[in-house]
Amino acid sequence: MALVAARGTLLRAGVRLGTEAAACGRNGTRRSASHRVLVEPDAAAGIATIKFKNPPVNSLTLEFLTELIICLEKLENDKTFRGVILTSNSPGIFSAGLDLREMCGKNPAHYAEYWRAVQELWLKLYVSNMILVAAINGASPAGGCLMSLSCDYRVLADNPRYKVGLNETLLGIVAPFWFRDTLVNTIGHRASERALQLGLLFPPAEALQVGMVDQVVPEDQVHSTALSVITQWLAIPDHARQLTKSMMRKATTDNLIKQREADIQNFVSFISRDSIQKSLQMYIEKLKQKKS
Ligand SMILES: CCCCC/C=C\C/C=C\CC/C=C/CC(=O)SCCNC(=O)CCNC(=O)[C@H](O)C(C)(C)COP(=O)(O)OP(=O)(O)OC[C@H]1O[C@@H](n2cnc3c(N)ncnc32)[C@H](O)[C@@H]1OP(=O)(O)O
Repeated sequence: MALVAARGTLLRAGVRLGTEAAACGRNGTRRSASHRVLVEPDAAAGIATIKFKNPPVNSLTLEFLTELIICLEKLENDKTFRGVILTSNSPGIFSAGLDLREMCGKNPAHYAEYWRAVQELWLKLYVSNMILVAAINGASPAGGCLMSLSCDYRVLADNPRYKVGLNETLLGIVAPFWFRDTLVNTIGHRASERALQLGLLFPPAEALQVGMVDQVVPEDQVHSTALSVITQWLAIPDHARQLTKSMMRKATTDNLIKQREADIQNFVSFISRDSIQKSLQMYIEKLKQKKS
C-alpha cells in the first residue's frame, strides 16, 4: 500500500519506473540508479552501496524519500544483496534531514503524504533483513541522523564539522516517539533524554563516546571501514542474524505500525500550527543569513 503510494508520487514527479527498476539490478558493474539515489552493486560480494545525491544537502524531499524507499525495496527483494552501505555522493554532507520546505507553507494533504513517506523509509531501514552500515561522510542532523541510527552499524569520518544528532528542539519542533525510541535503543534512556531536550549535535569524538556511532575513522577510510564491517557481519548465518535483529527491533516498529494513522494526524496538526510554521520559517531564514 505504502509502495503503491510511493510509486504514485514518483510517477507524478515524472520519474520513469522502468529506469528505476533496472538501476537497482544485480549487475556487478557500476550503474547509476535514479536521479537522486546512486546504487553501486557488487553482486559477487553481495553488497550494494547506496549514495545519496540530492543536492545541495541531501535533504529528504518527498521525491528523494520515494526513490530511496523503492530502491531499498528492490534490493531487499533481490536475494543477491545481503548488505548495503549508505553514504553520501557529496562528502561534507551525509544528509540535512527532513526537507524543511516540505514542512513549510504546504497543505495538510501534502504534510500527510510527506510524513507517511518518512515513516515508510524508517520502517524499511529499521527492520531490513539486509545488513545496513552507514558510512557517514558528512554532517548528519535530525532525519539524516535517524537514517544512520536505523542502520546496524555507523562509521563516522573524523572531521569536527561532521556533527550528528537529533537537533529537532533547536528548530522549535519535537522528535516523534519513534525517533526517540530509535535513539534510546542506541544510546540508552538518560543520554537520549539529554540529547533530545538540548537538541545536541555531537562532533565525532563525542558521538563515539555517547554511542551515536560505532567507529570514527579518517575521512578517506570511511568506505573501506564500512566494507570490512559488512564483510564481518556477512560471516554470520543470515537466518540467525535476521531473527535476532527482528527480536531486538520489531517491538519498536510495531509500536508505530499500530498507530501509524494517528501519528500522521499528530504530525499534520502539529506542523500546521502557526507557531510551528513561524519557527520553521525563521530557521530557514537563519540558514540563508548564515551565508551572507
Ligand atoms: C506533543 C506533540 C508532539 C507532536 C509530534 C508530532 C510530530 C513531530 C513533528 C515534527 C517532527 C519533524 C521532524 C523533523 C526532523 C528533521 O529532519 S528537521 C530538519 C533538521 N535539519 C537541520 O537542522 C539541518 C539544517 N541545515 C544545516 O544545518 C546546514 O545546511 C548543513 C546541513 C550543516 C549544511 O551546511 P552548509 O553550510 O554546507 O549548507 P547551507 O547551510 O548553506 O545550506 C545550503 C542550502 O540548503 C538549504 N538547506 C539546508 N538544510 C536544509 C533542509 N533540512 N531542508 C531544506 N533545505 C535545507 C539551505 O537553506 C541552503 O539553501 P539556499 O539558501 O537556498 O541555498
